[in-house]
Amino acid sequence: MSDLDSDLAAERQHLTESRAALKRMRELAEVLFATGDRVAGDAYTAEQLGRHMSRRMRELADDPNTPLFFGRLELSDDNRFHIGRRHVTDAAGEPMVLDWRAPVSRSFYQASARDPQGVRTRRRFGFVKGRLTSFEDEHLDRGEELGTASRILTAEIERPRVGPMRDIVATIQPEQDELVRAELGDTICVQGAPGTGKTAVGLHRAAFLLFTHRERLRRSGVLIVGPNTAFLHYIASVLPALGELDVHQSTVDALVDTVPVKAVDTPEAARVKHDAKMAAVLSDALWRRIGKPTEPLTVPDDSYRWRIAIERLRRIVDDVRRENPAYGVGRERVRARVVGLLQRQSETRRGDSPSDTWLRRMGRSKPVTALLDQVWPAVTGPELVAELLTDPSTTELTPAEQEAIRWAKPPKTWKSARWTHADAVLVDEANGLIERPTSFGHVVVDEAQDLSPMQCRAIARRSEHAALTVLGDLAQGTAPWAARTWTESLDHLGKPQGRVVPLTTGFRVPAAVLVLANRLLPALAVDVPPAVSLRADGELRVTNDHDVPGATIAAVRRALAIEGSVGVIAPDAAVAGLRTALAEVGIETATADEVEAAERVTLLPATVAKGLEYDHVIIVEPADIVAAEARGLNRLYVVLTRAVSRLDIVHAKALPHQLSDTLSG
Ligand SMILES: Nc1ncnc2c1ncn2[C@@H]1O[C@H](COP(=O)(O)OP(=O)(O)OP(=O)(O)O)[C@@H](O)[C@H]1O
Repeated sequence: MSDLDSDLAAERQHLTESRAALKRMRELAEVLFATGDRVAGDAYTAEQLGRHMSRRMRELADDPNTPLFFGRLELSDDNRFHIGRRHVTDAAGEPMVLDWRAPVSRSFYQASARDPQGVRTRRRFGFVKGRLTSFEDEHLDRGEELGTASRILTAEIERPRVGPMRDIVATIQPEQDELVRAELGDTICVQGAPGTGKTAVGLHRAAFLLFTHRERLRRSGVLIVGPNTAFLHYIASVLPALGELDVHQSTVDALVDTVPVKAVDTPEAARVKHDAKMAAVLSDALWRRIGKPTEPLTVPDDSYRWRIAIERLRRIVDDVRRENPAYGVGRERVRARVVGLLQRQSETRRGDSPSDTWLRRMGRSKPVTALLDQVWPAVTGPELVAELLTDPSTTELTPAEQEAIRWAKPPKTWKSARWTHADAVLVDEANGLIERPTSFGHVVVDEAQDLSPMQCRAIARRSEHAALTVLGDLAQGTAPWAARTWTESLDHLGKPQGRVVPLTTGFRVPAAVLVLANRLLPALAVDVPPAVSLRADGELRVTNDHDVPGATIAAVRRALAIEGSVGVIAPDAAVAGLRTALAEVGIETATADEVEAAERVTLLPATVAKGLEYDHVIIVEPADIVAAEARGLNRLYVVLTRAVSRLDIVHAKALPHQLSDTLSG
């Protein structure tokens, strides 16, 4: 047996033993789970314990297709650690596999020949379907380092994609690791060109923070915000695969699900409603409701009549206003202070303290409620926004802006209003002024360049006491309000001090395709560094054919002859027709939402392609994708950068000149 073979055999043995150890850990958890309610003192403790143990068992689940460890650090002859997705310990509690997030594991990602960090040899393992098949050593102490030339990294990057997104723990790169392991209090904004691993970094940072600050984050929660449900489905299994099951994932629309959305705004109305100045408009409309007391308060109470003078009432309202509470809290604070004064009078006259029932009765008494309704009237978010849209006259909006958002036919009550997505954001803002929402412990925001100032504020409200991981690419901004600079977005997100970090090494898109996409950058009017692809492989084919459906079918057939996922990305208006045309020739297609579909071909509209990737992408009629919206060229840039290995462009109309110049050049 050669040294290599015996090394491989020893590593396989360690894998087998580690799997057995994990099984033992799971069995122990099962026993504890089964006995949990017998040992717990009361029902509540039993339930808590039960929940904890069932989570623990899920965390300890072993997926035979996922390697338990992927690397090894050798510090000295008797100091070696295997690095994997979670801690595994033997019966004596000795570590067999260290979690990749443990402090010791850091040097697996960060050590280099120049700065070995005490590491003699770094070993990476190659796996095929969970079976350990190879390894690759870097003798850092001898100045050896593979970096991105690692065969195992290349194989991982070039592997055909199927199904949902996978974790990248085995191959996180040093500049990505810096971001993943940033402190809990650090807000970072990753400006990453397409395929540089922004989404991967954000998800792994969430996993890292959950590991490092388990209790704190479990209480407050971690939120991931993504652009649409197709994207959320695509990323949904990354965190569970890393043992993190308690993360809340949402689109922005779902986050501000305040009123039923039944209508669509005109582009101008949407623009006005998403503008940051709507925050001031709503705040003014709300606080304008505060009135001045106009008469003393008189509260009859059996044979007594309590009285509070106007001046005293005014002072209460002014004091509370100055304290700047949420509006709803303010109303209750005024009530409490008024009742406090009544209580003092009662104590003086009756000589003893009134009961809680008495205090409650005073607080709800007709005169006190009438006073509150006059000086601090109750209102709900939908009511406030409905009033504004019925009569938007305010100096903060131009007459044209007022007209754009004014309801043509005001509804009888806000309940019957035909709300739009932008209205829901306004209602969320109003709700937030009335009652502040609770803050998550950490929030990851993906595709953040597309958030409007008002959407950013909705996220800011939910991360008041947390740091953010903001991920995006200004060049991929397609919303009418998409950010042109990160400074502005970070301001609206409430984190002006956030650090902007660029990522430029492309792990997805082959060089030939990236060079083509980068040709669009100068036309996109944003200042971002272009990506440089790690991938020299890849194919690009352009087909000019007047029969676009026919040429698309031919391209799909060619794509199906090779392994991997196929994504046909078409102008939104062409999707239905193409689906029928493909079905007629026997090619069934999945929608972007169906990440685990049986069909190998996914047909999707250009507007939902953001964040997704397919081995082979077929883009249908780029000219129509560009013409469909104001930022059509940005959309085309997004669409062009979805391909992992091969890109087909099928067109009848002339290609945008930035592309045709390159292709003919
Ligand atoms: N260090 C890495 N090792 C292996 N694969 C990686 C690494 N970093 C990123 N990738 C892979 O590259 C692809 C792109 O990553 P990801 O989707 O996170 O990029 P992105 O910057 O969010 O892209 P986009 O902005 O285009 O949506 C994914 O398949 C991801 O798994």
